[in-house]
Amino acid sequence: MRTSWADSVANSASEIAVSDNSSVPRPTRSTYVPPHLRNRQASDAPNLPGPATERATFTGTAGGSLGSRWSSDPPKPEMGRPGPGYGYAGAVAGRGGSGGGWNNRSRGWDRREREVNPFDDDVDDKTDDAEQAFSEQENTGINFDAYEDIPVETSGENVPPPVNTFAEIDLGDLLNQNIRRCKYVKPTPIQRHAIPIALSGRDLMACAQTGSGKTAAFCFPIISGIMREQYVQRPRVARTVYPLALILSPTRELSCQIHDEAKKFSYQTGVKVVVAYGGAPINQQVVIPSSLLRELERGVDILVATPGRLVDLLERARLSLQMIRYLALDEADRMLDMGFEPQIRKIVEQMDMPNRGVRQTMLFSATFPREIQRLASDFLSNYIFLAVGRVGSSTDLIVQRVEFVHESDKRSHLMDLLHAQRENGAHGKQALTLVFVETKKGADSLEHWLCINGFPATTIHGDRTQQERELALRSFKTGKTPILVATDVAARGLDIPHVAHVVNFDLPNDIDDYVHRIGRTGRAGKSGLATAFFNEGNLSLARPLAELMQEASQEVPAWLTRYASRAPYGGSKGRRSGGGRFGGRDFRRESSFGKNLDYYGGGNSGSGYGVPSSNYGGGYAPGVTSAWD
Ligand SMILES: Nc1ncnc2c1ncn2[C@@H]1O[C@H](COP(=O)(O)OP(=O)(O)OP(=O)(O)O)[C@@H](O)[C@H]1O
Repeated sequence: MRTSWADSVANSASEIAVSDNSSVPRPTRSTYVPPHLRNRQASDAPNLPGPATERATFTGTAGGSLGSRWSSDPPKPEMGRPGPGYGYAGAVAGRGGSGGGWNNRSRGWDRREREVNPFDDDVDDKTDDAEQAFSEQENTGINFDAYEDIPVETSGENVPPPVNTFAEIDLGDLLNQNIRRCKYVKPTPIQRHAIPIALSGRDLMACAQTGSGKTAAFCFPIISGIMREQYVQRPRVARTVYPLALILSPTRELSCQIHDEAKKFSYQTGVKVVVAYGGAPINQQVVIPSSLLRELERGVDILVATPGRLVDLLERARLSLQMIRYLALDEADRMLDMGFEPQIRKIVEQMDMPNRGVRQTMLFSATFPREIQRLASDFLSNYIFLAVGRVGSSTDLIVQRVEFVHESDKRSHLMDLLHAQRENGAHGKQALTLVFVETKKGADSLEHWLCINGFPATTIHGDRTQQERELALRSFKTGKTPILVATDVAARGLDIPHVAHVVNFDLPNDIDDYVHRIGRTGRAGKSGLATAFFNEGNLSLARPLAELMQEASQEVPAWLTRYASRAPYGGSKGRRSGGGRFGGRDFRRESSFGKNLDYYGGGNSGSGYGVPSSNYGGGYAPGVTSAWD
């Protein structure tokens, strides 16, 4: 019998206990290494290719004689952050530097701060009650081995081979320890392939199914690269900070989630992660929260941000991108979609970020429409295209159902589903259900209706304040309000454990949005259920939906097949990358693609942004405001 990946987590727990308590030598004062040099010693530096060696154009890399101490001793947990003399300033002084200045604390820990143990949060988050309910609801049959047979395609020059274990990739002791703390026993397929590529310094366009571990796939190489690098001298300009890595995502919640993950992965490594989200709508006065400014002043290596807030910081010269070595776009196709592309182009091409080929750029998503791939290639240099699983397809772990429901019957139909679910749930508890609707008003109205009908619900959408959004998410995660009514703002990236059911109360116009929405369940090897209410208003989605379901080995109702055969191909208008077959999804391989300029509204238009034409299935019906931040 094969042992599943998730099952082996239990075995790893005992390994963690052993490795945490046993032979890890504790540092003494005399042998203490400053945080930014903690992992370096010439004697045991591995001979690994890495961005530092590949991209030599960065200046300020000092101290070659110090080498790289890769198998490091973590500081004693009870020590918290070391005091003066252990931090950055001390190290600079020791190397003949001057100390002082805005950025000097960026790689060291100030005595007054203690690094909060991010692994405690998980425990705090769960009440015993909720925990028990969830573990009882939890899907059995978790099987990461299901991913083993997944088709993988790479294209590009000299693709580094994949690895099978984390041990094969030398990420450094401290990062490895955090990986064990996260209970990641072995890399997911996207991690197996993407991490060696990223560690070799190559640009990457990576596509893998929802919930398959893409966050770690770009975070590990970035953190490891920053740990591995020699001391990087950053400019000293008052009030301006110089991060080394930038991770962009489309929503505040997703940025916060990536930040939380990155904090776990970088715990006690000395790599400092800060999140900046929000940002002023156009024509409104920019108010950057003082808490964010204070946080930045304490130093930042990796900045996780939404584009709006990042532009605020850049325009106010509180931040410079001059030292960026790593740029990662999560949900990259959304980041380069109509709503965001001008902002992203401004950030990447019109500010002070190093050019492509100098910085390392990584783009990740579960969907990568061809015309977006083409836009994205502007930001990449000699990149590798990696597709794990069928590009833009949903995972087989999600059971998909489509029901024909007239607009006027949707509420009562939803009620039936929720009643049935409650009856089947553990102790009559409602399983976590995420209900997607098209508009913010629609979300509020459905939430109200559910509440007055005895189903505790909350909402998340763009008209709610950040505090309300955070509260709603928390209340949903803990099971206090087990129904979350959401617009597309919650469609991408959010990793909420135990979401049992995703209901597409209103179907999106774009099949890729559907893929991301249903991907909020069936994550990390667990199974999930997705129900869609389909009616005459969704005809353009009939064909791509039927195809997608077929690809994912789902039962397609006969009525949907009939609609699909009659309907024009909508819901993605030629955007789909691969269109139902695996292989050849790298747009560079499709020789005819570049000639078909219809997708681009005339190719590279005068705007320079390649703004898609009106036949571009951007995902929003006319007059519907974007739900994105
Ligand atoms: N190697 C691993 N072993 C076990 N669990 C993992 C591993 N890597 C990631 N996970 C877990 O899998 C879940 C999904 O990961 P993640 O959120 O990165 O998925 P994703 O591919 O980015 O999904 P999406 O496309 O929806 O953004 C997370 O809870 C994460 O902690």
